[in-house]
Amino acid sequence: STPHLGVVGLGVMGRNLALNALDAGNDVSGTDLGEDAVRGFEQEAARPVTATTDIGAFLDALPRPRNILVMVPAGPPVDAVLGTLAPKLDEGDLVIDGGNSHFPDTQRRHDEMAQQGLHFFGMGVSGGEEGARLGPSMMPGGPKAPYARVAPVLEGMAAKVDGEPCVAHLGAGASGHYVKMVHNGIEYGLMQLLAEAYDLLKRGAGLGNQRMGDLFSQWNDGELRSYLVEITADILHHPYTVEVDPDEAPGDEAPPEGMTGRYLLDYILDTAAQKGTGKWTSQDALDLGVPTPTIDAAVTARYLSALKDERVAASDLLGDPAGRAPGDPEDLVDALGDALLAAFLVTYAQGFALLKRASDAYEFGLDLGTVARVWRGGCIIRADLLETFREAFRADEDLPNLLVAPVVAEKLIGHRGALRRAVGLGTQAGIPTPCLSTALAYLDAYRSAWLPANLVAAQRDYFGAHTFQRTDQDGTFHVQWEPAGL
Ligand SMILES: O=C(O)[C@H](O)[C@@H](O)[C@H](O)[C@H](O)COP(=O)(O)O
Repeated sequence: STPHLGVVGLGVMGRNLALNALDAGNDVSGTDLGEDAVRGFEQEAARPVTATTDIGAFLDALPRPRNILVMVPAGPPVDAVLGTLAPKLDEGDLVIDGGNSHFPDTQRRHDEMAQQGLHFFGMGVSGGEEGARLGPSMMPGGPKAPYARVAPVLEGMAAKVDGEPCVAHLGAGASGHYVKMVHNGIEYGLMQLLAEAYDLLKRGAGLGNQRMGDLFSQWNDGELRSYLVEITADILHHPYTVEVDPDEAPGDEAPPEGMTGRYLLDYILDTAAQKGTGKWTSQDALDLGVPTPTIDAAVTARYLSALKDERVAASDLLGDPAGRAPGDPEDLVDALGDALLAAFLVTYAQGFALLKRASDAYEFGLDLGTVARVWRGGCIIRADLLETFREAFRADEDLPNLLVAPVVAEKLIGHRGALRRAVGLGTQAGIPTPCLSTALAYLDAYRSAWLPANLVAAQRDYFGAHTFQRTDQDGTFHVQWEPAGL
């Protein structure tokens, strides 16, 4: 019989995934509290579907055992839906939460549903509304047995790279949402790196939007080929429009008098919001003791951007630091493409290092090569580099860090000089580059056989008798530090 998927929550993502599943040849039923959402789905469906606000009718329409995808905002709405659904479900039914849920919640729900004999997955879905409609990247985690049941449905819906679907059962428990969380942490890092490159080109080298957009599309033809570099080029080239009407094709509307040659980006307020996944990534990295400084800096950069009024006031008092980079602006332009590649490599490496540690700590049983495969298409951080990472993990699944994979190390050695130049020129120009700088510092620290932590160890022992280890004797030591008699 034709696989049948039930979708709860027919907002943009839920509706698009339901239509995608329908296009992929599955039978689909949908339910939502909102009549409009239900009607909208029904009208857009290419084939007859069960679409109802009546949860009972929805459940009756699904063959047993049921496969149900829940697409509602993360947090209390998910618990509300599960609270309504669970008592009405039968042993062996499967519920998949496809929202951006926080992994501890997913673990709790997984355990609660298991007690009721119900299967539960947390599944990361990436690619935005267009990805959901045409082919997202999906990151399911949870009990393996019921996955086989929905695998054909998800594989039919997923983005394809070289004919391979960008979905796979990633691991146990809340592994799916954990992998999606880290995906978003990396997403934050890459977006901030692109923003810093834009700032260096704009204020550091004095380039205009057209030229900057051309540069990003040029980089997108090379090793940096990726969704975020591609959309950054589009955004820089987007002409000024009074209102962004989603139904109108970009650039349809002639710019008003005197605005010809202007760009929308220059009229967007410089504050970036966030819904939490990046912050969660940094929080758990700190808890697990995994350094992810570039991801952390990206989260912080959004908080700093939100302090718009304070920044304006501080700029009046302290003076705005940014100016032209010293020397020929083309030197900065030439360095930036390579600098971005090095910083991208370092940011992905931090994310994968966190996944490695979390997989051990939470017994997810992740295969990082499979994660790289699933991120090759459909998702926001999709890039040609993911194929390189997949090969790296295939060559050595116990790789401690992507930075030391021969195929990655070779690229880093070839591009790190440009990163150092870009950071140096940015610093001299007074342009803040928190992510480019932390990427460079992380790379330098990670490949430093010696670091000045011996002094930190001594300071801790000096004021707190916290002991230290020695290089010339085994054991831990504490000494009575004498004041230097100042
Ligand atoms: O992979 C994706 O499709 C996106 O990451 C998606 O999940 C969403 O756009 C983020 O939640 C944005 O996160 P912020 O609002 O925190 O930037």
